[in-house]
Amino acid sequence: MQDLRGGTRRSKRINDNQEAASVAAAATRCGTATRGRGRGRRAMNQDDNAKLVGPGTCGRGGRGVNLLVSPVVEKTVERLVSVGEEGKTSPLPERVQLGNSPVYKLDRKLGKGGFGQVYVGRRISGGIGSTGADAFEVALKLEHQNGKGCSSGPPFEWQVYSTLNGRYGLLLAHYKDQLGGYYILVSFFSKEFLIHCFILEKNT
Ligand SMILES: Nc1ncnc2c1ncn2[C@@H]1O[C@H](COP(=O)(O)OP(=O)(O)OP(=O)(O)O)[C@@H](O)[C@H]1O
Repeated sequence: MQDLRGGTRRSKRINDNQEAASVAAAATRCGTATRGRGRGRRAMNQDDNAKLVGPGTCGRGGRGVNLLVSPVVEKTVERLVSVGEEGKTSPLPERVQLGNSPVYKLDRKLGKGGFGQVYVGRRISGGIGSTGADAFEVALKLEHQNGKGCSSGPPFEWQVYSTLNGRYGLLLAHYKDQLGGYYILVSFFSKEFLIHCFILEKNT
């Protein structure tokens, strides 16, 4: 029992829970292999990826199992390019440039509303200033073209911005356009807005 847990822990170290389950199951089936730490038994070579571990792994008397040791896949980059949350299959664009706007890279997610998702857009090229559309961080609101708010064209919110943009109380919209299956609105990234939303959420 002691070593059964040890085996699972070893497998967790290579970051594969499924594999951990199969290793644990295999070890349980093998019986004797679970006792002792390798005395008289061949150790599993974890570096040898995609190798069939044949008879002998389970120790003396064990019949052995054909256990596929699959390669360890490292998750290195943050997975921003995800599938649209409403079950649509358009991946979110990694970079956004609308018209002659600067190029923004999708960064962390700020939130999700009734119709779309909002991300921080980090300016990676274009733009000479550091305010307005040239700010280093903007808010990018993405609504899928097949989403519920876009059945008859661009989101209604866009009309509001067209009419009232710049009025007191409205976040300043810089650009809006379609890209990669999404309606995208580039607007002022407001940290105060985030705090406001947080307080509202706490009090409701
Ligand atoms: N400009 C912004 N700056 C900072 N955070 C924002 C900004 N816009 C949206 N957010 C964050 O993203 C969340 C979702 O915004 P969103 O506009 O999609 O929600 P909403 O107000 O419910 O709109 P809708 O129902 O029209 O989709 C907000 O609750 C807020 O936390």
